This record gives sequence, structure tokens and C-alpha cells, in this order.
Amino acid sequence: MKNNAPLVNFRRLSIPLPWWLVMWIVIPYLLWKTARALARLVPVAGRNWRSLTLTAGGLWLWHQHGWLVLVLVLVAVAGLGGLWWWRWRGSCERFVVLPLLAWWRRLFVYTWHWREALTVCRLAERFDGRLTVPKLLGVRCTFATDEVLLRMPRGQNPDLYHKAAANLAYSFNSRTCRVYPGRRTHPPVRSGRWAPLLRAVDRVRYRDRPRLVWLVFIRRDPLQRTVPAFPVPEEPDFTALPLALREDLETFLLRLLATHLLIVGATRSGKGSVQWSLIRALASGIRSGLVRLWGIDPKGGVELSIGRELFSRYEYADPAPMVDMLEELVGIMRARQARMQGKVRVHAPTLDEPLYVLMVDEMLALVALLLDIELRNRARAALALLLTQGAGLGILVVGSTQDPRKEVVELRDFFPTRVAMRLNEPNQVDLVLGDGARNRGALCDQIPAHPSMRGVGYVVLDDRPEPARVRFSYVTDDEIRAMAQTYAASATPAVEKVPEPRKEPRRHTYRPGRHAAGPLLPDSLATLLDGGESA
Ligand SMILES: Nc1ncnc2c1ncn2[C@@H]1O[C@H](COP(=O)(O)OP(=O)(O)OP(=O)(O)O)[C@@H](O)[C@H]1O
Repeated sequence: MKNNAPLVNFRRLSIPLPWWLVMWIVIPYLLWKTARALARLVPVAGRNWRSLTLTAGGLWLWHQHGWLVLVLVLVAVAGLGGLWWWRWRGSCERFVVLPLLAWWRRLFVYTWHWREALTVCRLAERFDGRLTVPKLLGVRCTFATDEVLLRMPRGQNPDLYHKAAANLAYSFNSRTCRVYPGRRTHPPVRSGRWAPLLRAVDRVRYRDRPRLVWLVFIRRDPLQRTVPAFPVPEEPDFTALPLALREDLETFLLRLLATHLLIVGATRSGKGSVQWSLIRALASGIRSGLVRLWGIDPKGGVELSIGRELFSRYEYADPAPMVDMLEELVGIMRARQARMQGKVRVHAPTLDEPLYVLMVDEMLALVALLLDIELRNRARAALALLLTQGAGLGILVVGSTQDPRKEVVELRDFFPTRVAMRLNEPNQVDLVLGDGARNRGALCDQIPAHPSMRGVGYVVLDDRPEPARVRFSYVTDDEIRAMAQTYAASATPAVEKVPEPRKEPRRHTYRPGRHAAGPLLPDSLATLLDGGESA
């Protein structure tokens, strides 16, 4: 027989324990739990206030006026949206299409799989029996990328995310994920009456938050297609020359002032498109005389001769005049150095004091492959002087090479700006872009050799160590010819007085004497030159 008697008969004991328990423990506990859940909902509701307002509005309409009115309102909104998109596509995409896409992807791609993906990628931390997953803070979309903002749990640093980047990419159904510790945008420049207030707000908004990490997932690779040549700017902005398209659909702007540029890439990787994109961006300055373009094309004029008229000086056949040209430029640099001494620290191009851009198509041919040792040493010495002292004086070197071998890598550090196109070996990436570049995402060795991917490469941007993948614009032969006719080099002779050639017998190595103007050669370079002399 079933025994229904309670284990403890509270009535007989005359202790009203269950009610006491309910009143003082269960109800406060439930209240506390509900309050906590509601408190957690507040930020979620705050983040999703738009969708909540729209849903609440829709429900209200349906409740008050029936479903027909709701459908009519939806059709009218869709029609207005279509009109907006048709007439003002840019603003419609910015304020409607991309936010809607971001909302959708956040909900159905990232939030949905977040906990699972981050745990299996070993980015969740366990402490005191509890699993802490990085917090998903936001998703922003462009037409090519998803930018996911997260906050790392304590005990992590961004290196973990760099290492897990490939796993993260595939977990969220993408092929590439780039990791950026630190904000990807800078505070806007404010002006006007409200500027001080806005700047104060920006200081808080853009404050450094070391625990935030941005993951950029590439949804669609915009670099699959050839990038057409950019229009020639009316006046070159030397701090922002448009050269390439980035994979986040922004334009890669090169800051050419006071820097030298090194371009390294396997044969047929598209180094020419970097050179011609740069020349195109400078073209109006070449015509006005603000820029003097000098070219050395040791491969017999194959690469640069098609735009010969754009060059004030051009050598392609004999090594001797090429080396003379380098030394002449050193002379110009010295003369300018003497004029600028004590006046300005960095040269600003003017018509009287133009910017000299020396383009060397295959540097290796000058610094390593010349059979004549004396010529080779003279070339190396002159190039080394231009690289160490020219940038601030407005004399810039744009060198390209197929082979990042010892002789070029030794000069690498004197090129503050570097571009790596397709490379043959993974270890060449760090040789060109600097240690750790490949780990931070510069997969130059994985760029396919297929003709459809020519002109794709990696650059290190000014403001962050993570390399950016770009595709340089392709300037066709016809466009180069047209450009050479329209923007031919100004005929005005250079104002700089080139010093007379020295009467004393030429030394192999340029060494500024103790009283020579300008900084001495760095030790590393002096060693390199010494090595060259004995070669
Ligand atoms: N940005 C680009 N977009 C599309 N195609 C390109 C691009 N750049 C170059 N190409 C194509 O790739 C071919 C090789 O380019 P380019 O001559 O510039 O390579 P390179 O790296 O300079 O080769 P090499 O080292 O042998 O001189 C060109 O004929 C051109 O058709």
C-alpha cells in the first residue's frame, strides 16, 4: 500500500517552515534572479533599440488597424526605400542596406555560432569552473567584409587571435580573417563652433581600449578583378597618392613624402603596376615641374621606356651612365643639403626645389649583378647615400626587385615603405616586410601565380603593424602612352647646381669626411660597403 504520510509533519511539530522558506528564501531568490535577467537585458535592448522599436510599432499597427494596414505600410516603406536607393544610392547603402546586413549577420552568423566557434578555436578561458567566452560587442559590414568587435577575457592578448585567425575564418564560413588590435579608424578632424565639444566626445569615444580586438572577415574578395587605373589627380597630394584598392574596398593611399619605396615580387607578379600607378598619381606634378622623375631600367628599357617622356633622366642600356646618374643625384642631394642646412628639417616640394623620384626597375642588377666590381661598388655606395640621406631632402628612391636576396635585404631597412607582391617562399615575406609580417597576415607566398591575380600584394600601412592586402591599379600600355603625351616631363632644367666632378681619383666607397655635411653612414651600411669593396 502506498504511504502518503509526509516525512516531517510540520503541523504536528507546529513549525510553519515551508511558508517561512517560501517567504524569506524562495521569493527573494526568484526576485533577485529576475532582476538580474532584466538588468542583463537592458544593454541588449539598448543595442537593439531600432529592431525593438520597429517590432513594437509593427505589433501596435497590427493590433490597432489589422494586418491589411500593416502590409500596406510595409509596401509603402519598401517603395520609399527603393526610391531612396535609386536616387541616392550612397546614403541609402550607408544608412539602410549595410546596417541591415550587419544586423542580419550579427544575429544569424556570429551570435548563433559565437560560443561554439570561439570555444573550439581555444579562445574561451576557464576560471573557477566557469567558461568565459570573448564578448561579441558589435558587427559592421561593408560590401566585402564583416568587422566584428570583441572584448577579450582577462588573461589573453591579441597574439592569440593572430594565431587563431585561420580557424576563426573557417569557423564563420570565410577564407580570411584579419586581426586588428586597436581601433581601425582615427578620430575625425573637427572644426567649427562645436569642435571643442565634439573633440571632448571623441577623446572618450576613441580612448585606448587595449582589450578590444577587431576581427575582419573577408566575405567576398574584391581583389579578384583587375583594378582600373585611377584618374590622374589635378595636383598630387604627396601624403596620399591613390595606388591600389584594399580588400576592405578602401583606396590604398601612399604617403610618399620623406620615404623610399621598395617593391619586391616574383617575376610576372605585377611590380610594373605599382610603378605605373605611382607615376600616374604623380603625373600632374611631373608636368608642372614639381616632380622630377628619373628612371634606371637595367633590363634594357623593357619596363619603363613606354612612358619615356615622363622621365627627366632615363638610362637603360649601359651600366656606366646609370651609375653616373646615381652619383649625379648624390651631387644634387649634397647641394640641396647645403642649402637646407639650418633652415628646414624636411623638404617640401616646390617648383624651385622639386621632388626627385628615382625609379630603379631591377635593383639587383645594380647592387649585385654588375660584373664590373668598381661600377658595382660605386652604384652601391651612391644608392646607400641616397637611401640614408635623401628622404628628408626630397630625393626619393623607388626600387623594385624580383629577388629578396642578401644584397637587397641589407638595404631593406633603409626603405621605410615596402610592398611585397607574390613571393616564392614563405620566409621571404619576413625578409621583405619585416619580422613577424607573415604571422600578422601577409601571405605573399599564397598569392596564386595565375594571371588573374597579378598586381595583388601586401603593404604595411603607416598607422598599424598589420599588413593590408591590396591590388594595384593596372595602367594599360595605351593609358601609359596617353599619359606620356599629356603629362610629359617639364623641360625646365633643375635649379640645383650640380657640383663639378671631383678631380681626385674616384674612390669605390662614398664616405663623408669628418667635416662633410650630413649624417655619417650607419655602421651596418658601412660594413655592407666594406664587404662590397672586397668582393
Ligand atoms: N595590377 C594588375 N592587374 C592586372 N594585371 C596585371 C597587373 N599588373 C600586371 N599585370 C599583368 O601581369 C603582367 C606582368 O606584369 P609586370 O610586367 O608588371 O610584372 P613584373 O613583376 O614587373 O614582372 P618582371 O619582374 O618579369 O618584370 C603584365 O603583362 C600585365 O598583363
